[in-house]
Amino acid sequence: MILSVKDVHKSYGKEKVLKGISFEIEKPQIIALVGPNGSGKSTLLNIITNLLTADSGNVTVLGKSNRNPDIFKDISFMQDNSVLYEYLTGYDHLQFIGDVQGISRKQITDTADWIGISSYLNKKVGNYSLGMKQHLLLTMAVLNAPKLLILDEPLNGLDPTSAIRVRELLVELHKSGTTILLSSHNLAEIDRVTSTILFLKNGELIKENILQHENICYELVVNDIVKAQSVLEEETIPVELMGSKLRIYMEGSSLGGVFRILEKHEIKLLDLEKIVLGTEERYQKIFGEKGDKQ
Ligand SMILES: Nc1ncnc2c1ncn2[C@@H]1O[C@H](COP(=O)(O)OP(=O)(O)OP(=O)(O)O)[C@@H](O)[C@H]1O
Repeated sequence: MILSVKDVHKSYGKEKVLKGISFEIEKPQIIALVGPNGSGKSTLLNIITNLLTADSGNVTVLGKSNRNPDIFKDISFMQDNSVLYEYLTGYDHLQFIGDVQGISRKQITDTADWIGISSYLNKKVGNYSLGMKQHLLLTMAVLNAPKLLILDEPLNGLDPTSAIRVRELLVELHKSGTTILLSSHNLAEIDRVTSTILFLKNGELIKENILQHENICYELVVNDIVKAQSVLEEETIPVELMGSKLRIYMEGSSLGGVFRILEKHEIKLLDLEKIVLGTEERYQKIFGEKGDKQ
């Protein structure tokens, strides 16, 4: 087991931010934590990395409690750029981590080369752009070749070129066996990196298996759309009018069952298209158009 989060609760005063969060990561993968502003994503990531204490619940990383300092050999948390010192160079930051964790000079330069920051490594961080800072933070986070890498909004504020590069690096890290847990608002980017998404809503996680069902739907063109909508709804099949098409969310019902209902009511099927919902559409379906805090 790479990560186990069990029944984590956290309140700030009367505000209950996390109401019993549980999930497990069993094998190396990329998992995204998605939710509206203020839904508790940072709170949850800070609790997992023991920067914040939960009111109750348990977190274990590779079988050890997250309170055991030994876990930091195996996990890394990519912090935001407030942890950087403007008057130090990128190399100074990496060397500091190298000294603390016993990482060789060669490993530092190899990692910097791989991330692509070598050309500005000896410049002071005060002269870095936001994208350069994000790349340095990522290099700092992967220096110890972590088994679990946690990132809070790693694509935040990046221009498209930098965002693409960071995304590619995450995919490469995953291919080399690193498990990645990241939070993000950039849903289009998330879609390109992973389809495993934990949606945080009202302090609770929307379970993945429900989402996987909702991920696929069908759009039908029929000769009598009003009648088709009404007969399918009578059979409690979730449908939605999409212009001249009828969208059917499968949620446990089979396509064969839908065809039989239409046939029974003498409704002709003229066209059928399978739709895989992107993260953005799934997000809107769960949180509503605005995705405001609920
Ligand atoms: N130290 C704190 N004291 C009081 N309330 C806090 C504190 N930190 C967070 N909160 C509140 O907890 C809620 C969750 O905040 P959190 O930063 O975890 O959400 P988030 O999903 O990461 O938001 P965003 O996407 O905007 O970064 C918010 O309502 C926030 O105001």
